[in-house]
Amino acid sequence: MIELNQSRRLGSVFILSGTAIGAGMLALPLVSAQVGFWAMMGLLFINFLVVVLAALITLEANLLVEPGCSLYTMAVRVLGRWGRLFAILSPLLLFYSLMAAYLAGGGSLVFQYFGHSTMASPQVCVIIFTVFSGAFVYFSTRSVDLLSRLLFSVMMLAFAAALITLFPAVDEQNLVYHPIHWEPALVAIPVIFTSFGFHGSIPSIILYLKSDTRRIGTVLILGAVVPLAVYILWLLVATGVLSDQAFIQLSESGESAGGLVRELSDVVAGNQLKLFLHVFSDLALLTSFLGVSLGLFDYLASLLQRKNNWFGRLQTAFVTFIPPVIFALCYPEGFIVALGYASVALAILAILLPVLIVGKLRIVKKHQSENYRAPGGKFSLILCFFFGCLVIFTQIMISIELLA
Ligand SMILES: N[C@@H](Cc1ccccc1)C(=O)O
Repeated sequence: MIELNQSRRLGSVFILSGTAIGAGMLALPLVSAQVGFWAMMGLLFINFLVVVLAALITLEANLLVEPGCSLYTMAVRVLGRWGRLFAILSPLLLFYSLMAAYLAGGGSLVFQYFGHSTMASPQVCVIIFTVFSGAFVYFSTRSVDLLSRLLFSVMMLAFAAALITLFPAVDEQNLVYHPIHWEPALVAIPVIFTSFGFHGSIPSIILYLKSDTRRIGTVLILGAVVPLAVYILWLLVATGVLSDQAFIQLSESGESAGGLVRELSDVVAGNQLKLFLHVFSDLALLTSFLGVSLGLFDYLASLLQRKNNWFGRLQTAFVTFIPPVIFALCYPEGFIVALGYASVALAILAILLPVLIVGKLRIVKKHQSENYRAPGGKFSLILCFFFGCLVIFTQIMISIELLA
């Protein structure tokens, strides 16, 4: 029993950090270049703290309402009609905008590989990426599960190899930067916040570890510590190796993920690094894409009550993939833009709803959890709520072009 629990806990940490480490990570160096390395470290840490607190608050809410129940159930039971509305809309917005980001980023990577030799346009590359990776989702959940375990392990190996190769080329000069401007720092918050996102899977993890409730908190914390460590190392080499000039060119070219990989591989001679970076960044995108499109696929299948036969799955696949493909085709440079929108939905789903649920249960209904109580009392609820509002406010300011 103890061993089974241990293996499940480890597996759960893998699932959470695997979901978190994804496309957002490729966007981090691009925002870090504008904010400066040390300010970025501070922002990473604040985001990490809020993400962990929000996860623990979600845990408290979930255990109070019914262990393992969905966000939808929690919201409907505790918050009523308004809760229902937000619990339906926020996952849809989150999933669609993440998919759009992955397709734009994935298309840009495919373009790097085949664009020049086959003369395929970036648009065609987006479609190639969708058809190949979407096929797994269409076939079965099991195929996605097995494939993502394999891909995540290979990704971590490639990441370690790329780090070791790039480390000697880090120039400290690139890390000591500039006065901190508050505007880019504010703009960076939604992207960093999204890069830590894994909250959709919390109910499934609670269900999986049900016999071991006391340890779920630790698992959630570790699920965020792993991405934090990976992001710090990644930013250290990516911002340390590339000069400001390189980053300026990169943001002007609008190539996002693929461009970053090319610039980094140009710094250190030798094809090995190129290979490691490609494997790593392609897999980061692919693993997140698989996880998120699976989530959206299942969510839409139940929302629209499509059957689980080939025709039903085909219909679900269409509603899953067509809208984000259209976005990615219309805005090939929309990688970071789409991640920003995902942050609004994530702030609602991962912070605001759980905080409101726990707040109502604790204060209004004077409900006491025997099993678990998130740390920090009222203070952590208020801090998280404030941060969630800040993410949404910032994103709205960016959308109406009051912040750039
Ligand atoms: N953290 C993921 C995005 C994500 C957010 C929320 C839930 C699931 C995934 C990424 O960086 O790509």
